[in-house]
Amino acid sequence: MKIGIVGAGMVGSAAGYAIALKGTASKVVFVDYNADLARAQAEDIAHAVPFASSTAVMAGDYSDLEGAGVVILAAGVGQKPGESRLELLTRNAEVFRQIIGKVLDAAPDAILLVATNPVDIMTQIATRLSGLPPSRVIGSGTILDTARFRHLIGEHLGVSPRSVHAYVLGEHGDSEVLCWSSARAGALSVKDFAAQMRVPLTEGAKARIDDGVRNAAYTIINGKGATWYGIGAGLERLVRAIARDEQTVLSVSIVAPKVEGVKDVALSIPRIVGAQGVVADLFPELDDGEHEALGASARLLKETLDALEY
Ligand SMILES: NC(=O)C1=CN([C@@H]2O[C@H](COP(=O)(O)OP(=O)(O)OC[C@H]3O[C@@H](n4cnc5c(N)ncnc54)[C@H](O)[C@@H]3O)[C@@H](O)[C@H]2O)C=CC1
Ligand SMILES: CC(=O)C(=O)O
Repeated sequence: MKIGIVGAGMVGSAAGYAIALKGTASKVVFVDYNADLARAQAEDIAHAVPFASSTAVMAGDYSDLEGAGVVILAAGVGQKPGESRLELLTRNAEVFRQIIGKVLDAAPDAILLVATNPVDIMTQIATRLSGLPPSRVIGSGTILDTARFRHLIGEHLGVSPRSVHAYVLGEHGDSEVLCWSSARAGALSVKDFAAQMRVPLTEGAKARIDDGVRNAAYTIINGKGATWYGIGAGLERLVRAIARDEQTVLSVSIVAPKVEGVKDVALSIPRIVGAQGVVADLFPELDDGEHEALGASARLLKETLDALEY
């Protein structure tokens, strides 16, 4: 499958690098209004390919996206230290107004994968601007927050994060909801697993993990200016689920008809992803506090979108 990546900065290039190393796609095409940057990223990544796969990596114009099965949208500005994702909205909505039409002119059958922040609202904007069905406009949503949650639970329990099944729901942002009530390690609840491993999951431990997940981006941005490896791997995982028609459960963001009473809102819940995009939504069992927090997250996203004139 040919993959387009619009936005050849840190996130776009990390996604392209992960795709090329894993050989997930036959071809990757970078497009950026900084054409020199797109060319440089493509050339640098192409030099990694002989060690790993046979993915062809190039830079081009929008017309070179023709035939792409997936186009990743990673163009736009990122957060400065202390800035929230929602503060990027006006600037990045303008970027999407400039690029979505050009992407669809070249690749009308592509599934759009949105990474640009604030990713849930940008997914909703991309859905409106493209006129595509919501199942084909997928925001990376909380795929990264879920990875951070699994990493920190795994670290606490002394078990591989691949054996941790736990999800972050709602906004990819400050109002996200860590779903503790259904979190499992192997076949056990994380609470029972922790007790058997003699590493009790106290309220203090849970608060530390919550803080580590919710504030990861702020901490990393303070240290190195941006985040890219985690989301790059997450985008590769999504491309793989689509390219191989995996029917894999991933926490991603699409416009849903109703979540916790809020109509037409894009946020993350676990969803099945395959060649057609999102094929099913899976609403996990939540406790009262999680229901309330997911409703608050949905309302915040909807109100923020409604306040934007576009
Ligand atoms: N969804 C997620 O989990 C994550 C999302 N992000 C978001 O991804 C976005 C990109 O972040 P970075 O790659 O770090 O930024 P970056 O500044 O390194 O790259 C952005 C690229 O977009 C290009 N661009 C801007 N406007 C354009 C236009 N109109 N047409 C074509 N290209 C255009 C720029 O030339 C630049 O190369 C940000 O919004 C950031 O917040 C970042 C990390 C995680
Ligand atoms: C920047 C961002 O959205 C993240 O690393 O979560």
